[in-house]
Amino acid sequence: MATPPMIEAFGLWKQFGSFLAVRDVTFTVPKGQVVAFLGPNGAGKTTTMRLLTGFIAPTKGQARIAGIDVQTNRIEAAEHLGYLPENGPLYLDMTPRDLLTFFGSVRGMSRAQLQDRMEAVVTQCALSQVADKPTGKLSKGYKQRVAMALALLHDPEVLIMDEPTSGLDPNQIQGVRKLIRELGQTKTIIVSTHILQEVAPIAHRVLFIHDGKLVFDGPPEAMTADGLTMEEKFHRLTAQPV
Ligand SMILES: Nc1ncnc2c1ncn2[C@@H]1O[C@H](COP(=O)(O)OP(=O)(O)OP(=O)(O)O)[C@@H](O)[C@H]1O
Repeated sequence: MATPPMIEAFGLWKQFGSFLAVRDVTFTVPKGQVVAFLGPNGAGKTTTMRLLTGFIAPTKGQARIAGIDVQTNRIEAAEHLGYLPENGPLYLDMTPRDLLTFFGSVRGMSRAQLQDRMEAVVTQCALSQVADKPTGKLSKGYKQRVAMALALLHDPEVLIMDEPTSGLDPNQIQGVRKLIRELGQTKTIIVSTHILQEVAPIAHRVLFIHDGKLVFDGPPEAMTADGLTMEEKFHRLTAQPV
């Protein structure tokens, strides 16, 4: 039997006033694939991700996570989904452990379940040394790991991560990349990034968005297949308005 797609976008459009931020975006991601979302600033990556999570409604089109419509059945779809927003909101006075407890209770997890998952994500995201410190006192890299732990708490099969390495130093970037690679062994992932060098080591596939449209869909190697560097291909894909 064919692997069912875990993420599906069908003819997604999003208009803000008279501005079209996402234009007819269609793709599916099979189980276990790690996809990098590339594109210049303002291309529509975040908007597309927010449409996929059900946080905003499309002007037209449909998105599904694990086969579930994110608009008509948002809560059920959210059970399969972990979302890491860019600069995700964190309650900075709370410790990572408090935050995980709070989010776990909001999700209706039992004490035993929560304890179990708490230990798992604290280990997975290498938070044990800081789990009882106020989140506001942590470095940006650790804050990002806390946000990641929150997204992973309910052990979702699908992860959508918006620029998880932005603003981190090279060591922190390496740590987050390693974590994404590990997660990619068991989960279906979309991760947006501006860092071209990070695409090949983490992703099986690139979806490139420009002016709200999908302008490239293929493996990272195909970005450089015509003898261009990643940077040259990026430039070429964005040289013309769509
Ligand atoms: N709520 C909104 N109201 C009006 N315009 C918006 C809104 N959200 C996004 N936009 C616009 O839609 C376009 C796409 O934005 P989006 O954040 O999706 O791009 P992006 O590819 O994620 O960019 P970046 O890489 O800078 O994060 C931008 O021009 C942005 O200003």
